Amino acid sequence: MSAGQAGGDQAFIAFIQQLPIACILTRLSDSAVVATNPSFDKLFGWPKEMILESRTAALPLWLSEEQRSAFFHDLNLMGSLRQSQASFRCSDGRVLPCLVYVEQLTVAGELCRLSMIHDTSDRIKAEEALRRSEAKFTALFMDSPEPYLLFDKDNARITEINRRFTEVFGYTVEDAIGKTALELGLWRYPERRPAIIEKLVRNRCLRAEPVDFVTRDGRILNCEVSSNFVRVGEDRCTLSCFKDVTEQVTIEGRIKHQAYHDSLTDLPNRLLLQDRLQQHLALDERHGLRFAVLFFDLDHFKRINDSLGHGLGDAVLREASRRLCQGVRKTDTVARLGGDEFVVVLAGLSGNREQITEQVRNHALALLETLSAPMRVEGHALQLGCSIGIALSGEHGSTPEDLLKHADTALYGVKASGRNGIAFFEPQMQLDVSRRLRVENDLRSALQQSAFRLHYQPQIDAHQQRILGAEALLRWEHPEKGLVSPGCFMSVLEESGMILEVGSWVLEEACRFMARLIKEQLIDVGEFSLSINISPRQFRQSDFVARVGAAMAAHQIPARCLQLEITEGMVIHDINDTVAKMHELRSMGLSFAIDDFGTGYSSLSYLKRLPVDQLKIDQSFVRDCTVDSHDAEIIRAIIAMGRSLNLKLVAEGVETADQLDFLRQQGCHAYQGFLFSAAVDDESLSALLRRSRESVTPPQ
Ligand SMILES: Nc1nc2c(ncn2[C@@H]2O[C@H](COP(=O)(O)O[C@H]3[C@@H](O)[C@H](n4cnc5c(=O)[nH]c(N)nc54)O[C@@H]3COP(=O)(O)O)[C@@H](O)[C@H]2O)c(=O)[nH]1
Repeated sequence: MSAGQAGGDQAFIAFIQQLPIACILTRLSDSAVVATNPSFDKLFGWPKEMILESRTAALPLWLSEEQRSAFFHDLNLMGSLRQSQASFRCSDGRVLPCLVYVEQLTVAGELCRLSMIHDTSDRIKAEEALRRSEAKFTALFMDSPEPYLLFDKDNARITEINRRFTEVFGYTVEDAIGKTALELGLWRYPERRPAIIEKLVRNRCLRAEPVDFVTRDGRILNCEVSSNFVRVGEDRCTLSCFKDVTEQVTIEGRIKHQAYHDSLTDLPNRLLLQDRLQQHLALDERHGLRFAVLFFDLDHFKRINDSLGHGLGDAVLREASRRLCQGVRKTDTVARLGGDEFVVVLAGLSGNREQITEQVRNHALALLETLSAPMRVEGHALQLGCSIGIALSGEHGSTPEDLLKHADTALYGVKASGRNGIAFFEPQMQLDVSRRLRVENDLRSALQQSAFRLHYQPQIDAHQQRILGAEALLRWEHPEKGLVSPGCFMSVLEESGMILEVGSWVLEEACRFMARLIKEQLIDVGEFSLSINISPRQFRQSDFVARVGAAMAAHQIPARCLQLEITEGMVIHDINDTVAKMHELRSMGLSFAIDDFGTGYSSLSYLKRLPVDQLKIDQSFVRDCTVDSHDAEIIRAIIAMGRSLNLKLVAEGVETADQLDFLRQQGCHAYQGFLFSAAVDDESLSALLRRSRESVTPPQ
């Protein structure tokens, strides 16, 4: 509607009545209101009679006289108004922000003004809400305790960074705005970017996605990235939060490392080894490759621990681990399973069965040599022996468990055949292990059920025809097999550690029997001694001396009635400790015999260091001494050696009169063997002693 004749007065008034916009018509001549329309009445709520014919200056719409003057000043100046902002009061007191259009026109021949008023309070409210929301977003974004970036959704360029981002990553607004994260050098692994963006687009968000970034000064940050698509004003953006979880990741990494590595050597432990074996099994099948599992056990490592202390033992294990790592390729694995057990996985083997076996054998022998090379640890010169059991993938097992078990079984095979060597798994070995396990279990039951017995083999003085002592020999009273000799189970007792308990029982039982012989006056104290076999492990017990003392005291037997039999091998391994213990026991009154003499390291130089009283000539030389000149020579040499050191001599395993004659001719008059008597139970020995009080005559 423009200024001019509003044709047909009533028609015009009727026309404005229908308009949805609030209208008020005033006469210019006296400023009186001519008409309002329903939209006006509804918007402001004033009664029509208060408005119609009122002067515009008196209308209740105005907020103040100043407002009204300013409004009319503008209107009079311009004659009309377009989108002029003004606020008007409603009948209920509310003040509405409005946009006002004022046109001048002639109605019924009179110059009038038509004011059309548009309530803008909703729009202003919406704008206000938007402003508040933007302010809130800005505050949240800027002041967030986590680093935030805002990217342009279309070109991935950074449009905003928050304060925390600058603090954590070191980049300023000037550095970052307008660049992509890639251009800024944020990505540690830029190759991961396409996959992560693809995930964001696919899921329309990222939730705590682990990504590594690089800060401005080159530090690596482990972050969790969460991203969303957002609208900021008209712009479509990607809002990303980079939560720095480096500390958490470091701690988690440390915990994970500890869970999968051995704390002493930092080598992979059993868990990680199994994982690697599983990976090899899966990958090698695909690539037609094979691998070998080498199970290592350091021979007699326990002796190092027991004699030189655990600190030195640990240092030896670290040195062994270093040598093993040096002897393999990067793709191989060296793991420690605990104690002195290591496993090496030789990976990526190719070729036919023979070639692979040869390759592995050579590598295993090289590692054996490396480990056996002399080492100096904390001032001690040491040399390790080691045994290696080997299992090949595809041939000796198809699971990590089977391969480890079979390599372990092969290791057992090496140990059983004398240690310090290598062996590939063979199915027969499994049977040997099962048999050994059965024996071990049976021995445990025997121990619980007191099924061990002591038998005694007399030792004879052929010169004076009398029993000068006896050797206590262990027997196992088996429920089905009857009396079983120690040759069938001694190694199991020794390796399982049960020998400590059994050895203590032997000591106790021998002392008890000795006390009985003294009480029954079957022997003369000082004329008879009872020999007890002491195993290497038993002798190495730190409280061994005290145990012997306690057993003698408990049965009140004089120490000179007891002789301890030890072997050469036992002495040689830690001669200082052995000699010290022997001196202690000897000072208590006990005597020592070297058992199986001649089968070990027999040398004058080490023999003269030992506080021994007797050498026992091993039965393997006695057996053929009358027919084999070598055995005869060895016996002569042992007797000469014993004489020169002023030691007593006893020959073992004398079965024939010819053997006894030969020994007598060489000057050895003391013997034990089937010629006189096998080992017998306590009652039988008592009977023999009773009879020998008269005379001792070997059967002819
Ligand atoms: N630590 C401990 N070791 C022990 C104990 N008891 C025995 N042993 C050791 O076991 C080995 C085998 O002993 P055993 O089967 O009893 O054999 C002994 C004799 O029975 C046997 N012997 C004796 N005379 C003869 C003979 O004329 N011929 C022949 N073929 N064998 C004979 O010799 C064994 C005695 O040997 P040794 O001990 O070397 O004197 C044995 O090595 C024992 O040491 C124990 O309690 N603890």
